[in-house]
Amino acid sequence: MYAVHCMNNISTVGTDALERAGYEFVDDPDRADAWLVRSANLHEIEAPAGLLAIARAGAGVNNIPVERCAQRGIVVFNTPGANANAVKELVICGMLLACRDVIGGVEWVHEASDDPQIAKRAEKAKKRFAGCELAGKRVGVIGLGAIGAQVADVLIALGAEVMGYDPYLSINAAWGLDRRIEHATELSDLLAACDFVTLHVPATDETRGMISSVAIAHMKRGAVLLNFARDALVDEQALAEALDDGHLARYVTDFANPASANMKNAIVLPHLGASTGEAEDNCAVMAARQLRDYLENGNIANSVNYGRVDLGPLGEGSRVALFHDNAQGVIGQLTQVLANSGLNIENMSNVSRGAYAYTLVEVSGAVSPETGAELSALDHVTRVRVIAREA
Ligand SMILES: NC(=O)c1ccc[n+]([C@@H]2O[C@H](COP(=O)([O-])OP(=O)(O)OC[C@H]3O[C@@H](n4cnc5c(N)ncnc54)[C@H](O)[C@@H]3O)[C@@H](O)[C@H]2O)c1
Ligand SMILES: O=C(O)CC[C@@H](O)C(=O)O
Repeated sequence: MYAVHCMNNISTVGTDALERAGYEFVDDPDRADAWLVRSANLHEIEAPAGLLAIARAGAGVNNIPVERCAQRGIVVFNTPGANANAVKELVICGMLLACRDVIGGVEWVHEASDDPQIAKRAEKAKKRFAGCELAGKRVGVIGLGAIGAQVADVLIALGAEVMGYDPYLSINAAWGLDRRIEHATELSDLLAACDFVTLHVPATDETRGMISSVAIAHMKRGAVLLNFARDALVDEQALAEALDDGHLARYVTDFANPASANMKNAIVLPHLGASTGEAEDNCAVMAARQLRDYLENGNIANSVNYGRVDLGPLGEGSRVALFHDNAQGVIGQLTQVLANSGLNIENMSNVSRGAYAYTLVEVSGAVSPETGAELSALDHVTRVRVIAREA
């Protein structure tokens, strides 16, 4: 059976499911067939030669060297949408904390707690903490994926006007959006029009620093920026200046770092977006299920470096999983080797993503180590797995 190493604490509903299926949890990452991870930074860690998969119990994969993994035939999974509700609730909480100075008010009460005149004093002090309502405000949602779409729905229910920007939205996702979301085709239009702007995009080469000094200059004076996506999306130096000079009223972020923790008018949380029992369970269960389906059947669902393949559960035969360059002639060579070995192809699926391709073949009989070695030696082939039912 397979060995798994946890790089972070993973909810036991996920790890128990793997244990019940006979998986062994190992302390040594080098002995593992698969890693389960949350936010641990894997960029500086060399994956062992035998590592087959990394499952991220969460959405963002900027802590994982996804491309390097693809070069070695290591499948990287995430769990899309599994923690979206938890993040949505905290984003709305963050917006409400930015509307009135709730935190200042709570601190004031705490400091005055021994004063018998506190009730009278509170009535005088409260004007310092007064603010505005979300209803009637225009809120810009950047990224309308699992989290952004849910945030937009709640904001509409609260009476806000929502403007959305997401040039990469799939047609299916667009069909699911509330028709009342105003469509911004340019980021600068959204920034200029909104009282609140909330970020829900992944940290990629394209999005890093998207809230630059130029972007901030487009924003309304007194606007609020919320960042529950990743700190790398924001030029924090430019943001600190905008908060200092009052161009922006508040920054609410889930990413505590030396810059954000010392910003004036910032509400900074310790990466709590996905920290609910429900979200942790959802992510762990989904990660464990995807890992099992890949390790035991060769199927791939929700990978960020390989396309979707689903041949269903492994039957009586065996499967050959081939990781290869997205190059001409590989499938021809593969079928030739299988035919020469007397193996009949029962089912097959091939999918490519960019430069990388994955082919899963179900064959009638057992695949010998010699056939496996012959496949591994083919041009453009990175990795070969033979999957068979355990005796
Ligand atoms: N604070 C937390 O604990 C927490 C939890 C979950 C996710 N996140 C972060 O939030 C991000 C979004 O999560 P999600 O579950 O909604 O992911 P998702 O993949 O469902 O949605 C991301 C959306 O961003 C869009 N997008 C990509 N590039 C864009 C660009 N340049 N401009 C505008 N839109 C763009 C995509 O088209 C997609 O619709 C994650 O990548 C992660 O970094 C944080
Ligand atoms: O695992 C966590 O606590 C955070 C996860 C979150 O940042 C994500 O991208 O899903």
